[in-house]
Amino acid sequence: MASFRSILGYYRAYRGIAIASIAAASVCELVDLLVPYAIGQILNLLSQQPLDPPVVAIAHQLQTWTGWSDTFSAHLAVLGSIVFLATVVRAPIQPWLGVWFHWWIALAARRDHTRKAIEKILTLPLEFFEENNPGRIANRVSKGISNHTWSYPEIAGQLIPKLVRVLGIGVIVWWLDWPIALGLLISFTVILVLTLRTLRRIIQKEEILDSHIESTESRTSEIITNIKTVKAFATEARELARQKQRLDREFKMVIDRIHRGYMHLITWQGAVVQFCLFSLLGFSLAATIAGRVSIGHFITIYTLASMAYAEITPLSQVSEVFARRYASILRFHEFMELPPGRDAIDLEQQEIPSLKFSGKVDFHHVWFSYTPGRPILRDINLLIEPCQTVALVGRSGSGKSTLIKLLFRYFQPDQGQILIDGQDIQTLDVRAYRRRLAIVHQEVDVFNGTLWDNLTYANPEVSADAVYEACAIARVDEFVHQLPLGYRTIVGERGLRLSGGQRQRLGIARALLADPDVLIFDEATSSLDYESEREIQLALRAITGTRTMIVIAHRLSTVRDAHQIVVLDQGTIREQGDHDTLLAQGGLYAHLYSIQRDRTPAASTS
Ligand SMILES: Nc1ncnc2c1ncn2[C@@H]1O[C@H](COP(=O)(O)OP(=O)(O)OP(=O)(O)O)[C@@H](O)[C@H]1O
Repeated sequence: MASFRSILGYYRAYRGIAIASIAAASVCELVDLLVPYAIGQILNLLSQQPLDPPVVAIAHQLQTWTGWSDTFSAHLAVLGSIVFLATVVRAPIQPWLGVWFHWWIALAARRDHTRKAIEKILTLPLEFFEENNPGRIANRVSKGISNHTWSYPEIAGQLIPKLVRVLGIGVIVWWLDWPIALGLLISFTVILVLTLRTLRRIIQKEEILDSHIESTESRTSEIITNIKTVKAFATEARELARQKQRLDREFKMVIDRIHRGYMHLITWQGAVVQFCLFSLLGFSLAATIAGRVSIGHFITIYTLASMAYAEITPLSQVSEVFARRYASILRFHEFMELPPGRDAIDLEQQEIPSLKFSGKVDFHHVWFSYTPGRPILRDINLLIEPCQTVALVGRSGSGKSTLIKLLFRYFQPDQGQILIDGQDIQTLDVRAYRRRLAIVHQEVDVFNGTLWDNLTYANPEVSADAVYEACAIARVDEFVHQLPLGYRTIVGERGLRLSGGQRQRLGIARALLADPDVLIFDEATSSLDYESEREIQLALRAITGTRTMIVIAHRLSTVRDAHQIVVLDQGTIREQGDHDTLLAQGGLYAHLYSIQRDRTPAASTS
């Protein structure tokens, strides 16, 4: 469970430097307080009132060292030097002792934790991404890190040093006249607490507003994503009206509850601060007239008190902003504390053992369920001989993709084993093992980059000839000439958008270039037109028998040539054999095949 400790832990690597820089910033704030004190003492000197013993002692020491006989000048020199040091000397040093390190730490921590967040993303189990929207995950990480980055300099450079400054003011005023200091500290604390309580109420309203804004923004992004459907059903006006209603509700809330709340806060806070300052003026004046404090101390007290009250607004603002960011920072830490998937690889591992298989795959009494008690695969026994082509067919939801997920070790069987060349896949180095597999999904992922980069994603070292050969098999070469820069054309998010069929051809070529021992096609040709699909089927015949191939297909006409066709039904293997055997059996396969043959023009003509 993420907590305030997790937030502190974010800066653990920089603990020493953080403590030193916060201490330095606090000392600078205290040094600044010497100015009103020295000015007060100068006033005393000019009005021939007694000076404080420390000032007298330092001036005396100065006179002893220098042999200076003029006491007035010695006192003036000491006080002038204090002012000079506390202003002219401090001003250029302070940013390098404070601001420089505060931002250095914030930015260095951002670099470290962004890397850790990427590590986390790469090691989380696949089901996390199936359950969570990518936009939300990215937003949670980036918002958490940016809020950390902005908050650190504010807390380390403002909140803590300013609190030390106020405490320092309290101590100095206490030394000069404790009853006034007591009044100052009590009034300061009361105003600060009341301000924070008011701010908490406003923040609660802001949180409600944030959730309204989030749903408005999420609807806007849905409109963008589904713009084709919006236009096709001509619902633009309805969408606009709904968004307008939401925006009006947000505006009303901002003005009536939040903005008005801030206005009330500023109003009473200003009035109370000025009243306290005025009362303090009265008390310190009375003490001066009574002879309890000197004129110099009177000036010092009044100036320091004004400085303390002036800190209420920045202190409360920094606290308020941090409180507002707190929830999103905690959400980031909760994300970072998620346990890695069981299949998570060791990202630090440099040496990856090299594996090579003949491609014999054996599912041995495999049981699997996503949720306990609801088995998706039941007692699967399937032996795939090296270089065989096996088709997995069956109704939607029968467990075909799940079987492949288990083969990739994204999940672990509840019971049973999956063996490759007789070795349990769980015992193998996961990265080395996965490198011997390749899959072409129905939806092929395209990274922002050139077509060439995308083709060689799994194997950047591959030779140009191998790329051309794979592209010829997958029919990529047929469309590459139409691209403006051929293989160097930028494709993907910020480049040229490939059609569904082109993406699938790219996916097939990419998988071939990984030179796997087991090649899996998960509905890989479903976006292609019948003619292209047929051509790719023919081209893939060239590699049939060179490696094990597992093909998931709904269009049964595409897997007629497979050595084995495995019919899955509700998580069990219902039938198994080649096309002719299964047709002759007259079971589920024959039933599905006959339905498709009657409905599919290509199949009926083939
Ligand atoms: N991450 C998951 N969590 C829970 N249940 C899941 C998950 N993924 C799949 N399922 C369920 O497991 C069952 C089998 O799904 P699977 O995707 O393996 O079927 P399939 O045969 O590949 O289907 P299709 O042909 O439609 O792709 C389905 O009932 C599905 O709802």
